[in-house]
Amino acid sequence: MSACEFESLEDCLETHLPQAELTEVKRILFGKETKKLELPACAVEAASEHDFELKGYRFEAAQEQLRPPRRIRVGLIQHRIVLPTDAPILDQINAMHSRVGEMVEVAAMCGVNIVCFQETWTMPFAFCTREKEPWTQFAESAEEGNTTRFCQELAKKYNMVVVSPILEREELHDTLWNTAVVISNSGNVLGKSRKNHIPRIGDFNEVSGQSPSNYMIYSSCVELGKLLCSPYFLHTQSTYYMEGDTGHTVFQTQFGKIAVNICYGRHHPLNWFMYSMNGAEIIFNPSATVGALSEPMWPIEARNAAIANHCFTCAINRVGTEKFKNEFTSGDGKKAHHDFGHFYGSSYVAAPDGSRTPGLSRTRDGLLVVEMDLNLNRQISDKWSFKMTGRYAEYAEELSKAVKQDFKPNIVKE
Ligand SMILES: NC(=O)NCCC(=O)O
Repeated sequence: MSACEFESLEDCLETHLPQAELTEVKRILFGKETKKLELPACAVEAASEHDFELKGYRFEAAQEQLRPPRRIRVGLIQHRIVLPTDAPILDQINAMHSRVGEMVEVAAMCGVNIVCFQETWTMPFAFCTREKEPWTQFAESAEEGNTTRFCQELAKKYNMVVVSPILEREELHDTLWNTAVVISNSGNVLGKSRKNHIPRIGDFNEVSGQSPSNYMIYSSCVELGKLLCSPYFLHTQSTYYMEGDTGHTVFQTQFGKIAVNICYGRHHPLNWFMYSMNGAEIIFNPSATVGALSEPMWPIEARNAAIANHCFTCAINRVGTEKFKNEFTSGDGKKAHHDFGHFYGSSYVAAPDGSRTPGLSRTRDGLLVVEMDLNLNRQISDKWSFKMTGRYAEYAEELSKAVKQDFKPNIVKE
């Protein structure tokens, strides 16, 4: 069986394990069981009619005496590209709008308050090709672009916060960014969060023109002052889009404080940590990643971030295999190829108590609806106290030394 035919780990366990073992395996693998969420029949019917998977779960928190529950619902949407990668660009974007639009309608039927889409959801993940054309034409203004306008309509219509990760074109300087636009349920653009870690791994070579010493350049740039950190300076380093400059912004929405840690940022524990230090209660991780590269890491990283930071995390990955007309190589001595491999979906939500929902399918479009009581964050923080016991001042002091050129590791030798 090929990787793209394997439906999901959970399905495999359900099919093959006897009930008693299954319960234990699930407890150990997934933590405290997340209860199934009853979803309206009209939503179930619509999902089946539109041929996507619909799953619902809920995380519970203890009833408190002084605070009412803060129950909200998030929706995670994963999907494949709709048209071939060489179809006219506007047709591709419109087809994606219409696909995701029908999925958001079902999310609304399920009472979703905050919906998040996958990384650069309006386009194929074309950065692997290293070609600029026609892919940069998918970039749009975060504030004024058609995709943002489309999401604003959805947000107003369904009273839903929409997190829309796109390829952003900042028109003033024609600078490109990989950006999540956060649209309030009022329909206003609340702000944006730009991808702040950019991969240089295998076909995920999103900075192929960039020198490997970018980190050193960036660090010295910080040392030299903000002037040199302007996009004009860094622009010379980057091929597709710039390393984000929006810091670890948290967005206060009507339904809770949210942050967006885009794809490759999930490998960086300090990245999650900083969003959480700014008060994020839910951190979304819109991603695009393939099986051969990252699948064993996928169930661990966002889940660990939820545990370590006393918050909820939502990991979203696209599905399918995207084929490109021109062959490309990965700079690893292997043959040139037309595709990236299989994007394995498997979107899921993790809670601060270490439990997690089962993932969506590895092969199908899907909507995961998850109800959570945000009171759980503080309850788990009071129990485990990672924030209280962390030695942040000490780490900060040591880290500020460790990033310096003249750093000497603290190693005792005989
Ligand atoms: N989109 C993206 O940053 N992918 C990098 C590969 C990974 O982080 O799994």
